Amino acid sequence: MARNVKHTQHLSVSTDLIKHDNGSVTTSFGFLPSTGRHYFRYKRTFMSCERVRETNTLARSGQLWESIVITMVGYNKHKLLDLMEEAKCEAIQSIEGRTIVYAAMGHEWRQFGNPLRQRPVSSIYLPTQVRDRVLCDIEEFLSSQHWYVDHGVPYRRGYLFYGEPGSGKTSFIHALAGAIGYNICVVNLSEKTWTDDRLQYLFANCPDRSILLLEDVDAAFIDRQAEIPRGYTRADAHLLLSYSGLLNALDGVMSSDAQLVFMTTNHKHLLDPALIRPGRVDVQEYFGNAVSEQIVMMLKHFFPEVDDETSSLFSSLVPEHSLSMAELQGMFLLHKDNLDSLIDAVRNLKLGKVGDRSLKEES
Ligand SMILES: Nc1ncnc2c1ncn2[C@@H]1O[C@H](COP(=O)(O)OP(=O)(O)OP(=O)(O)O)[C@@H](O)[C@H]1O
Repeated sequence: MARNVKHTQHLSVSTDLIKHDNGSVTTSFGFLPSTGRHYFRYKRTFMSCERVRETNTLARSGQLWESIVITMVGYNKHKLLDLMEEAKCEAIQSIEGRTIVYAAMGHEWRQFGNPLRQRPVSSIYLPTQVRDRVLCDIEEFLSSQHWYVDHGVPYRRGYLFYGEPGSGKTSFIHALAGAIGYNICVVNLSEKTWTDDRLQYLFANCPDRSILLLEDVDAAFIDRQAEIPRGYTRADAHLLLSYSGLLNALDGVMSSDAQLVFMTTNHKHLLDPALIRPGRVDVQEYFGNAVSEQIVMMLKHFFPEVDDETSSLFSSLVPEHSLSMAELQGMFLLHKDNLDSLIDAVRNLKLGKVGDRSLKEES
C-alpha cells in the first residue's frame, strides 16, 4: 500500500517566490490573497503554501519578517525543489532590467507598483558636462569603497539636483539607478505625518542596493506645527518631523553597500545651508530649461534621419531656456510622426523672452 510522505520545505530566503494555482509566480505579496494557508497544484501534485508574517521581528529591510512553508504530499521531493528553482528564475527575470521603487508605509519600505523598466541614461537629454560630471562622480564613488573604509569616512554620497520643473531631475535619477543596478526608496517630505523617529528609522533601514531619493526636499521646511495632521493632537506636535530630525536621519543613513542619497528641489534658495553642506550634499547640479544641445538631442532621438541643417534650423526656432524639456517633449509627442508639422508648430509658438515660460500655440 502506498504510503503518503509529507515533504516540507522551509523558505527563509525570500518570501517573494510563490507559485500560484494558475501556474504563475509572483514576486510580490501584493498578489497573494493574504497570510495563511493556500493550496495549489504543481506538476500534478497538490501542495500547500503557508505564509506567516511575524508580528514583531523585523528583517534588514525594515519589513516585518515573513516566512513561507511549502508542503507537498508524495514521494518526489524534487518537485518542491523544481518549484522553487522555477519560481526563483521567474522572480529574477521579472525584475531583470527593472528598477524597484519603494515607498514608506508606516515603518516599512514597501514596493510601490510594479518594477519600472530601466530607462537608458542616453534617453535623458542633458548638457553633456552635467551628465558626464554626475556619471563620473558616481563611478568614482562606487569604485572607492576601500578609500572610504581606510579613512573612516561613511561610505555615502549626497547629490542635490535643483532647478526648473520638468527639466529631467527625477528621470535622470531613475536612469542612474538603472545604470548601476540600484533600486530607489522615495521619500516625499510634503507628507504631513512624518515624525523624527519614523524618518530616522526608515533612513537607517533602506533595502540594500537602493538609492534614497528625497523629492522636493524644500517641503521639509514647511511649518509642520502650524497645521496638525489628522490623528495627531497639539500635544503630539513635538513628535512631528523637525529640521534637526531630518538632519539626524540623513546622518544616520546606513547601508552595507554604497549609500547614495539624492535630493531634488525647484527652490534651492529655501534650503537651509546645513542641509546641503558637504557630507550631506557632495555634488550639486543645476537643471535648467532646454538649451540648443538638448533640443537637438531630442530632435535626433525622435527623428534620427534629420540632417544637421534642419537640426540647426529647428534649434534656432526655440530660444534657449524658453521651454522646459517636459514641454518640449510634449510638443514632440504631439507631432511625433511628422517633422514638418513639428517645425510648423514650433515656428508658430509665441515664445516670450528668456524666463517667460508661457507656452501658447497659435491656432
Ligand atoms: N532632460 C530631459 N531629457 C529627457 N526627457 C526629459 C528631460 N527633462 C524632462 N523630461 C521628460 O519630462 C517629464 C518630466 O521629467 P522629470 O519628472 O524628470 O522632471 P523634474 O525635473 O524631476 O520635474 P519636477 O521638478 O517638476 O519634479 C518626463 O516625462 C521626462 O521624460
